[in-house]
Amino acid sequence: MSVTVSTTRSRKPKNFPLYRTLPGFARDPLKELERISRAANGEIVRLDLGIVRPLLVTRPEHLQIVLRERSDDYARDGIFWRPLDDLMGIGVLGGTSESWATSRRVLQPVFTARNVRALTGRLADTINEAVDELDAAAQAGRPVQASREMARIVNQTVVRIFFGGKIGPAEIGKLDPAFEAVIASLAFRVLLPFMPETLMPRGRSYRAGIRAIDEVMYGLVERYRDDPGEDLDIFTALCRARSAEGSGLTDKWVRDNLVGMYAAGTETTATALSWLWPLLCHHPDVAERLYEEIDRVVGGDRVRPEHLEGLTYTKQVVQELLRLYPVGWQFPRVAVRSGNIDGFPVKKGQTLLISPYLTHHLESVWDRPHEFDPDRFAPERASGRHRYAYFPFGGGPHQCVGNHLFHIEAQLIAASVLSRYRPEPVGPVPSRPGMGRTLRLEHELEMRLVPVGERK
Ligand code: HEM
Repeated sequence: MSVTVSTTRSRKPKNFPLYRTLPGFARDPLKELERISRAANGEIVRLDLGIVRPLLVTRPEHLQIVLRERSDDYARDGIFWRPLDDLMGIGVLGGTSESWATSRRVLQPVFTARNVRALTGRLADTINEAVDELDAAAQAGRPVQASREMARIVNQTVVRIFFGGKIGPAEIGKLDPAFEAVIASLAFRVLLPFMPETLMPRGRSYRAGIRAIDEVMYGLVERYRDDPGEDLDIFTALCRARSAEGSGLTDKWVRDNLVGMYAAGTETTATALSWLWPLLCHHPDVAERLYEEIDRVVGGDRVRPEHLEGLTYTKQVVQELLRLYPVGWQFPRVAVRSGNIDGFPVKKGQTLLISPYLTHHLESVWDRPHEFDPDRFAPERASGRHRYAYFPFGGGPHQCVGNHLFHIEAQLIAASVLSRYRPEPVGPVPSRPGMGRTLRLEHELEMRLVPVGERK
């Protein structure tokens, strides 16, 4: 679809009033947003949600303006982001635009494709070890839970590449439940931004979680800050970072960035990978092609960095999975000044709802958008697509720094598990996402992992 974006003609956004949308939002908020997005068909529309009246922006040409071309006019701020302030502090996911810029300047080079490749050997070893722990259940024919196992494997992996050997089991044991408690309560904070702190659901476990995270993180900073060594882990890179003037950055800065990246990198990756299993159960044809590739490339080996190059269909499956279920499904912006997008007026202070989930499901942008078809990402079909037709990792100055890391992790985890086991569902297989801060499975998937070779 090619669209001319005008800055002169004036257009009025269609309004979706609360009395029309409320019943739908009460039944299934995500479905209601999908309905509105379909009705808007790429035009900018206004949602009247009572206390906020965001503009819904879904067309790739408009997204390019908001996220990249005029990103200074549309800030990552507002009631959807403020609940994260306590947790993220002055790191890359919080603070002011100046503190963000310092963090971004330091972090971007740490996560380049080249640097991430240097971590791939360590990633593969940690993933293989975490996948070994599935063997007892697989041999006994005992079902496992897809999301829970993905979270375990991803957490073990992220801890290793973030902290190398610097963190001990007791600290890890403290960190995991603390993040779980904080993330569970963030959903309430995002949905109830006006609720006083004392009445906030799960407020006590949230505060206890933050205290536990601080104890572990500041403890690590104290032990290693002055002598972090030469290891390739992310914590070492943060300890060695210098400001633009050449001085070291504060302990709080190191803590806030570690926390921000840990929070941004674990739940998203684990949730995305939990979608692999229901998709394979629902699409046996895709599953067979994937198994064929993994058997051919990895076979009976333990997965290694050298296998990545041959795992091209695996990569397409992961890309298409993130098209259907972009787990960071919405990330709003707030207009810093009044202006217009393609003739639609935008007032200073107005919230803009940006959602890869909605854009990825637009019929004007994607052919058969609800079908799972990894061949969309075959190189010959992907060329010519608008940059913002597919944006699970955002775009512009705030584009996700974990993009390469996610892809390598995802391919290695899929290949490590599937070179050894085939999933067989036990009970219902989820097909709709549940709406929260990320796009999770609507319910857990119980599956048996049948050792390769034992399959009928
Ligand atoms: C499936 C996996 C992931 C998804 C879908 C995802 C999605 C996103 C999205 C949509 C944004 C942009 C937010 C915005 O513009 O407002 C973002 C930013 C970010 N992501 Fe990710 N992410 C993933 C994995 C990771 C990983 C593994 C890391 C780090 C280890 C990471 C670190 C970050 C950081 C630090 C930012 C903020 C960048 C900035 O504001 O400059 N993400 N991510």
